[in-house]
Amino acid sequence: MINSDTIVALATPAGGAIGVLRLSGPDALTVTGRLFSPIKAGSAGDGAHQFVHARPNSLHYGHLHTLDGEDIDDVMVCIYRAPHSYTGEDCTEISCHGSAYVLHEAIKACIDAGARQATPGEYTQRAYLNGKMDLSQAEAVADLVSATNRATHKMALSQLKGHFSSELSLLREQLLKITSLLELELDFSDHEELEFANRDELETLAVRIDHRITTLARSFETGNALKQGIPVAIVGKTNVGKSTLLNRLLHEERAIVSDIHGTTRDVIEDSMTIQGIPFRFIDTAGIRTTCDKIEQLGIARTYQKLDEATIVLWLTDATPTPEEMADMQRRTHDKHLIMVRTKIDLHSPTPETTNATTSVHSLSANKPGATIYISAKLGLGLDTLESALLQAADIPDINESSVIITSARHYEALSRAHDNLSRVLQGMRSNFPTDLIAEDLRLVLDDLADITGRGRITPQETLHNIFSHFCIGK
Ligand SMILES: Nc1nc2c(c(=O)[nH]1)N(C=O)[C@@H](CNc1ccc(C(=O)N[C@@H](CCC(=O)O)C(=O)O)cc1)CN2
Ligand SMILES: Nc1nc2c(ncn2[C@@H]2O[C@H](COP(=O)(O)OP(=O)(O)OP(=O)(O)O)[C@@H](O)[C@H]2O)c(=O)[nH]1
Ligand SMILES: [K+]
Ligand SMILES: [Mg+2]
Repeated sequence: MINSDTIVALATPAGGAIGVLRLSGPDALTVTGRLFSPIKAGSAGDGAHQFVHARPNSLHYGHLHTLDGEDIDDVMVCIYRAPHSYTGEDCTEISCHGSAYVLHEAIKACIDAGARQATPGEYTQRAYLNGKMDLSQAEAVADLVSATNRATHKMALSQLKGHFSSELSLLREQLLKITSLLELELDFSDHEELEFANRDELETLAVRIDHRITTLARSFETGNALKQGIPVAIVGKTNVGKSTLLNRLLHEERAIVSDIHGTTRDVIEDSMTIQGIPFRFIDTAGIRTTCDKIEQLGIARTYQKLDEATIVLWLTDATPTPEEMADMQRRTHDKHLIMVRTKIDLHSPTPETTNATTSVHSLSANKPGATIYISAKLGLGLDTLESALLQAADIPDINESSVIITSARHYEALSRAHDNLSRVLQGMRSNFPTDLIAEDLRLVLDDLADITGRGRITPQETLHNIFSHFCIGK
């Protein structure tokens, strides 16, 4: 038994109609038994041992009381028996009425009866330690709990289901095959005439593995962007309508709008999803020459945010000069620049501005890099703008079986695996001694094992880093 403690924590957020406490550990059934009396007397024996022979996954209605017999609440108790539970241990769940006071009393009673308060992530850590899931799946649990949109939800669910884990175990199998063939060669190295492993074949296999590892590592760019929200900077001269557009995109009056030049002086950021894809919109101070010290600082931040963004919305209310155009193209050469002409309601209609009103259909007519015409005030052209944002984000279709990595820890491990595998390939091509190649192959296996936490001992510090970011009760 890895854990001798029995832990308790609230599993639901405070303030709901029902609040659920979860206990896990060797004494979960007896601790719960000490505090519970069934409504139907005789259906189960009262007292500490009443659940010891309860059917797995059975549900029991009754009174929850303190050790002294003082009533706390009417509750439902659910019994899970090791190893058939989330943690793999004996578990109970006590569903109380959602009062913060009741729940607090219930936790106190559980502690008095022999449990201790769980630390953050301790249930999931136990699930990992008891072999219910690997580390990458445990990390997916945290991602799933904090998912706020379709993209992050699908990525977390895919990882929780083990799609990433099975990719890794496939790669591991193939690497082990190479290793064993090489080691076979080693064992018989006295027999110079024997060549067991076809080096060309091994090299082809190693190249294929490396390709897959690199692809996985690259998916971090997408995964990370989706997790953080794709950064979109809204820039342009003062009064072109940046804050008005921000408010439109967020569907709320987030930023102050006025006809005074230099209204926005500091960066305003907020997120919104478009068709399930999270974007982080960044409204900035309008660019102009100014003597105002604070406004100057704000404009410096505008350029900083522009540098950090993936997509730049450049708002203008008149045709930019060739110099302005060249300057903006220089600043955004490594980004998606979307040119947006604002306040079209103030001008008499032209063929372009008329397009904005039939916006949904007009994007295909828009050449890439074409200007998008909007009136943030009237809400014209926003569909076209949103389509352009989705197109610029260029997110592949994500479903529950997509493998897209979202964790810097996984990215680093894959990068190390790629580096070590490059050395393996170099060794194969330069006919290095077999034992040196086999050693580098071992390192690749270790790098992949770091991700799942299986097949190699995971440092306590890594586990702490992962689980301390969970909430208590997960
Ligand atoms: N009430 C409740 N709801 C919950 C959880 C929970 O722990 N309790 N979960 C917690 O995060 C999630 C569901 N995850 C779970 C994962 C495994 C098992 C479990 O009992 N597994 C056993 C039995 C499997 C079976 O019956 O086939 C096992 O793995 O052996 C339960 C919940 C979300 N909803
Ligand atoms: N007619 C019209 N007026 C607009 C439109 N968008 C914004 N405005 C007006 O233009 C003025 C400036 O708008 P803001 O959104 O504050 O402009 P800004 O670019 O954020 O300005 P700074 O923060 O000062 O750089 C306000 O009076 C808005 O009501 C539009 O589409 N049509
Ligand atoms: K303004
Ligand atoms: Mg503004």
